Amino acid sequence: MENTITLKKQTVENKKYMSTAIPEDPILQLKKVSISYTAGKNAVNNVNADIRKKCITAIMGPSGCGKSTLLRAINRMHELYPDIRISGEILMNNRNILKMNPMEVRRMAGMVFQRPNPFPTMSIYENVLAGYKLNGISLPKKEKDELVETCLTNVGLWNEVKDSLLKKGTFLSGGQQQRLCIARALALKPEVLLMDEPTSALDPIATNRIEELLLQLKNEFTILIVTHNMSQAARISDYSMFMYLGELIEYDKTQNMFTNPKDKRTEEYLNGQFG
Ligand SMILES: Nc1ncnc2c1ncn2[C@@H]1O[C@H](COP(=O)(O)OP(=O)(O)OP(=O)(O)O)[C@@H](O)[C@H]1O
Repeated sequence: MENTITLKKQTVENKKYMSTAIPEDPILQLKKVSISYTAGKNAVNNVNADIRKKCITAIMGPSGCGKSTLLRAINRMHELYPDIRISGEILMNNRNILKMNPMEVRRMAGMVFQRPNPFPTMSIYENVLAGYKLNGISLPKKEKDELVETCLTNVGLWNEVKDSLLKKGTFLSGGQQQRLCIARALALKPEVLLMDEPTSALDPIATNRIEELLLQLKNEFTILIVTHNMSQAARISDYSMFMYLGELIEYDKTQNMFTNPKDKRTEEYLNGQFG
C-alpha cells in the first residue's frame, strides 16, 4: 500500500517537471526507455519524452548522466556494445526504430560526433556521398554532383571547397571537417540529426559558424544535440532536457528552463554548482 502511494506521488512529481508546452506533433517519441551496460545498473532510466519536429532540442547534464547513451540508441549505435540491454520504445514517425533494420534507422537518424571524422581515405566529394556507398546505393553521376553541391552549400562549405572536391577531407580545418561531416549526414536526407557535442573540439569562430548553421538547418531538419555548453544550449535550442543519473529530470522550452527551472537539481546545474 505504501509503495503504491510513493509511486503515485513520484508520477505526479515527474509530471510537474515536464512542461505542458512540450510538443503535440512529435517526430520522435521516447517511451519508458531504459538502457544498461551491466545488469542491475541503468545508464538511462525510464526516459519518456516527445521531440518536436524542426526544432533544436538540447540534452544537458553532468558527465556520466546518460546523454550519449540515449543519443546513440536513437540510431541503434548502442548495439555496438555487445552486453547492452534496452527496454521501452523509440518511435520515429510512429515506427518503433528498435524493431527496424538498423541501416534504415541510421539513414533516418544521422549522427555527428564530437571529433570531426571524415573518412581519411576519401575525397571531400566521396565523403559527402559515403552514406550511399555504405548502404550500397549507387546514384547516377549527375545526381551525385547535384547532391554534393547542395549538401556542401547547405553547410556553407561549397564556395570554400568547390575547386578542391577531389582532395582528401582531412586537409580541411577542424571546423570545415565538422561541416563536411554534417554535409555527409544531411546527404541521406535524415528525419533527425543527432549531434554529440559537435563543437567541443572546435575554436570559438568555428563553433559560432556551426551554431549559425544549425539555426538554419532547423528550418528543414529536427536536431537533437548533446552539449556540455550551457550558453550554447541557451543560444540555439528551442527545448532543453536536463538529465541526472540516467533520469530525465526536467524537459521544457529552453527559455523556461533557463529562467525558471522547476527542479532544484536543474537549477544547481544551470548555476554551475555541479557538472
Ligand atoms: N561502453 C560502456 N560500458 C560500460 N558502461 C558505460 C559505457 N559507456 C558508458 N557507460 C556508463 O554509462 C553511464 C552513462 O554514460 P554516458 O557516456 O552515456 O554519459 P554522458 O552523460 O554522455 O557523459 P559525458 O558527458 O561524460 O560524455 C555512465 O555511468 C558510464 O560510465
